[in-house]
Amino acid sequence: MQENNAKGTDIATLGEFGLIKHLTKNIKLKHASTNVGIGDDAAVLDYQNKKTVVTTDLLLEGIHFDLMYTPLKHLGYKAIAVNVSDIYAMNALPKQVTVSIAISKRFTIEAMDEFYEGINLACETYNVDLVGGDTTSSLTGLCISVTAIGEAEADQLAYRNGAKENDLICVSGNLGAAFAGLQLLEREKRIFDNNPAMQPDLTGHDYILERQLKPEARKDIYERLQEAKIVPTSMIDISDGLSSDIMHICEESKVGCQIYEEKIPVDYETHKMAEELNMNYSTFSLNGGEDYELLFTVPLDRFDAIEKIEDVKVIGHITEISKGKYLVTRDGVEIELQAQGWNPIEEEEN
Ligand SMILES: Nc1ncnc2c1ncn2[C@@H]1O[C@H](COP(=O)(O)OP(=O)(O)O)[C@@H](O)[C@H]1O
Ligand SMILES: Cc1ncc(C[n+]2csc(CCOP(=O)(O)OP(=O)(O)O)c2C)c(N)n1
Ligand SMILES: [Mg+2]
Repeated sequence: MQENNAKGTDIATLGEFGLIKHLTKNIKLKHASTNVGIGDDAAVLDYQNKKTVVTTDLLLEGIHFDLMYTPLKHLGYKAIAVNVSDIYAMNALPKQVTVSIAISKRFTIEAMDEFYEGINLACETYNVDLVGGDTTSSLTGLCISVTAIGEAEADQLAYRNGAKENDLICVSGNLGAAFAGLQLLEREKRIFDNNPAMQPDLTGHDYILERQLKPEARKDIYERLQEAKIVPTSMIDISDGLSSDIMHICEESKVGCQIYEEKIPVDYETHKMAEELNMNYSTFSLNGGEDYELLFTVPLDRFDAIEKIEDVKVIGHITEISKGKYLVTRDGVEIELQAQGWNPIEEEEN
């Protein structure tokens, strides 16, 4: 058995069950709907009269994240945030998560502690119980699978298929920042790979780095919508990019859309990064992905209520299906939208 070394303690010193106990020993359950959490063959949940909402997402090293520049604590946080984001996108409230991991020999107990610090912090932030998971080994790379479970009253759920002609298309926050952060990290990685003596220069880019490495799910927007008694006619969270994700809404709802490029919110740092890389910032905001902002539609007569919600912008409207799905550029030219969002399977094939 290997003992402590300069890098940390070999997981073999604890074994699988020891590691699970070590990582989960301090978990305290928060919700009445969690009857049984970690420790038995399955968790037991009780949602009584509410609808149960379930979502899962997989994060793979090399495909979804690069450990060269991703701190494990941030990665743990992000794995939870991107999953609870899907629950908010149903206009539901996340309550439980499960976390499954496959780890290779190069991970130490200390590394896993760091990863779980991020998991636990996100569970506090989003007020969810960690109720189970699975731990196994991997030959190469780290795999993370998170499932999030939430609740909503049946009439509160927002599906992708409810958008109607003349509805307003709304988006929270700003778009393209996570992609801008990724471009910066990849650039600095290439420089470092060519010359390991070079120190990465990340100054002045804090916001886009945070958007890539530690994204937040829009719990606050879910709450503002509840307070304003707005149930979106449709909603999705932007993971693959605005163009791709509005197209999901349009296709499911059998409608068209008109989006105005000048109305798409983009942060100053995203503009700056696009400029530095000689790229069009609209490419970032339309196709970048990993924004985890909420994209939703509301009836036209809710305009006043929407306008009062801070950090939500109207970027266009829903049209009838025969009108197609269009972006109106800053010059007033109409361009048919294309789903050019991030697609790992296509990326692999290219
Ligand atoms: N391998 C799979 N088996 C079954 N259902 C899947 C699989 N992959 C994705 N889905 C389902 O397809 C739908 C769209 O998935 P996805 O594009 O990943 O959505 P999101 O961007 O919200 O994660 C979801 O309902 C998801 O549960
Ligand atoms: C090393 C690395 N490659 C690529 C990306 C970009 N990236 C990772 S996930 C993602 C979008 C969403 O991923 P997906 O698996 O499609 O999630 P889902 O739509 O199912 O929520 C993007 C753009 C990244 N952050 N890091
Ligand atoms: Mg998915």
